[in-house]
Amino acid sequence: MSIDMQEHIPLVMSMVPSLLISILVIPLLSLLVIRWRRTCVTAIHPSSTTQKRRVPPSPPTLPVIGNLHQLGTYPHKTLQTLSRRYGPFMLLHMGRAPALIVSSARLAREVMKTHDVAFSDRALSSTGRRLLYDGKDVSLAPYGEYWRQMRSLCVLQLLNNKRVRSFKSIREEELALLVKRIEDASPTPVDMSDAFATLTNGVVCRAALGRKYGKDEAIGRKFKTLLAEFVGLLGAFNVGDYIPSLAWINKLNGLDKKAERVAKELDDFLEQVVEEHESKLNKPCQQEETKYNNYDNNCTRNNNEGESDGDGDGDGDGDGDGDGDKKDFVDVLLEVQRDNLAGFPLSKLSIKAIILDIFDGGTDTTYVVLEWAMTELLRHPKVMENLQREVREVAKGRLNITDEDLDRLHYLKAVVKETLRLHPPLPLLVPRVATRDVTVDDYDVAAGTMVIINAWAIGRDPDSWGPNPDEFKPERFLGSPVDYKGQNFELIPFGAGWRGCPGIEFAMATDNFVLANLMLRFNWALPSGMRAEDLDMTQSSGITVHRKVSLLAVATPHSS
Ligand code: HEM
Repeated sequence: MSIDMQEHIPLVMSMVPSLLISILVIPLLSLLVIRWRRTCVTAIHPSSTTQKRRVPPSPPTLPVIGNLHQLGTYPHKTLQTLSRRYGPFMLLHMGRAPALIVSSARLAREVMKTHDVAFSDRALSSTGRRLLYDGKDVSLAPYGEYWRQMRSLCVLQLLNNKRVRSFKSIREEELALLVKRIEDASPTPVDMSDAFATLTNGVVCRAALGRKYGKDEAIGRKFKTLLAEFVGLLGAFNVGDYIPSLAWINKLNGLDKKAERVAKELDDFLEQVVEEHESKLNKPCQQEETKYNNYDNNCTRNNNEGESDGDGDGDGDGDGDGDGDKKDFVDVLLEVQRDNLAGFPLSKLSIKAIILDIFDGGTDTTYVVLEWAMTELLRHPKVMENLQREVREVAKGRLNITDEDLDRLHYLKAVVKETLRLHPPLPLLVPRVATRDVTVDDYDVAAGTMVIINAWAIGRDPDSWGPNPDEFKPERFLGSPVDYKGQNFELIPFGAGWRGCPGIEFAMATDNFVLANLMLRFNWALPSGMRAEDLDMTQSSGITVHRKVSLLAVATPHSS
């Protein structure tokens, strides 16, 4: 498929508002004669129309819109249903764009391991292009040298284990705020969805920018709103990406204009952040007067030189590994730029794009794991009891679980894996695009085809998980080598291969730590009168699937 076809493939197709689809489909249906496509014999590559190729099975399509009308509010669920009929390797048409839907662990392995390089491109929507500096970030950068350089920068400099450990004191401080909020509310119910979102935003903001922005400062409120708009826009259905002749609708419905405004305002904000970090880097002794005080006086600083860091090693860094490295991501990136450590010239634009990736990739996804884990624990009191027993045994009367304790919490790890299996935060991962023609399992896949891996369906496939795949049962992971790091294709919430998520350690360091400590400190129940079976499990629609209704829970402090 040609490059310009790729331009018309959106970032994700998981956000197709059913209303918009209905509006499109009804007039189209009345105007156009339904044309059924024959499956298995149609050429999908524009350059090979004369040649019959073996293409994966497809449901019938409608003219112009292809299969778009079939996606519904929860595409991961409708695609699962369709794949039961058409198989785990199924070709759909999103308007003009062919999209391969993969719904089994075996075929996910074929795509993400056997043919990893051939499926390493991304689908960059026109909105994503506008918001992420024309794909100059990591997650949407086209496969090639630039992406390789940016990804290794991200992996080696920002998201390595040592750097993740260096944010230990941030995690501890944000947890302390969460615990206080829960204690203050007790015994009235706490909105745990909001509490988890606040915590993960705080951790990411401080790790990336060196501070967080309070509710009472205008710039903080604006940044929060902009981020929400940014994430919403990345997942928004952009009709022009699928049906180029209808691209004018994006002007009419204001999508283009909104993307333009959000991109500009986010850029202004990041420009200011980078400038302030630059002045700190250039004039270290004046940092107090420059970086933080410009914004406000209540900012939470990562650096706490001169104060006890509480980790007992006396180095003032609070990270427990004694290296004194308290740099945030912007600091690190500016140093890499100044000292030319990346091996390629790192532009300011690339720095801003990486920072946006960290927010986009690292906030909603991380909080969603906590939200669904807590939901499942409240629905399964026996599992919660087992987890509390394990955590309290390891704590041996202490009031906190430390990072070092986490290695011994096997049941906790099983609970988190089971949560990721049933509730992968990105059920359809981040779509890939075939870089060249490739044959998979005897089917021909044309270059430019979008590839969507249904991690949600794979996590519930009885062929991998036995007769009751929908049951929340962490015990299935005890003594099992199956992990989520991209080697076991039945469990791929973080994807796998070259484009697999580089933020696993960062995310899991927060999720495991917070969940363990909440289980240690409190006993939990649903608000009075609510039974486990009454808990609303409706999912939100969107790229990242969280609860539609906030999770309310009642906490009682546990006395050890
Ligand atoms: C529970 C939390 C998270 C989940 C479930 C998650 C999931 C994913 C998935 C499914 C992908 C696409 C993988 C593929 O194509 O094979 C991805 C890519 C990515 N994630 Fe995450 N992620 C999480 C946390 C994070 C965090 C904390 C960060 C950064 C701080 C991050 C940064 C990225 C980046 C930069 C990419 C793009 C990689 C590339 O295209 O080369 N993620 N993530």
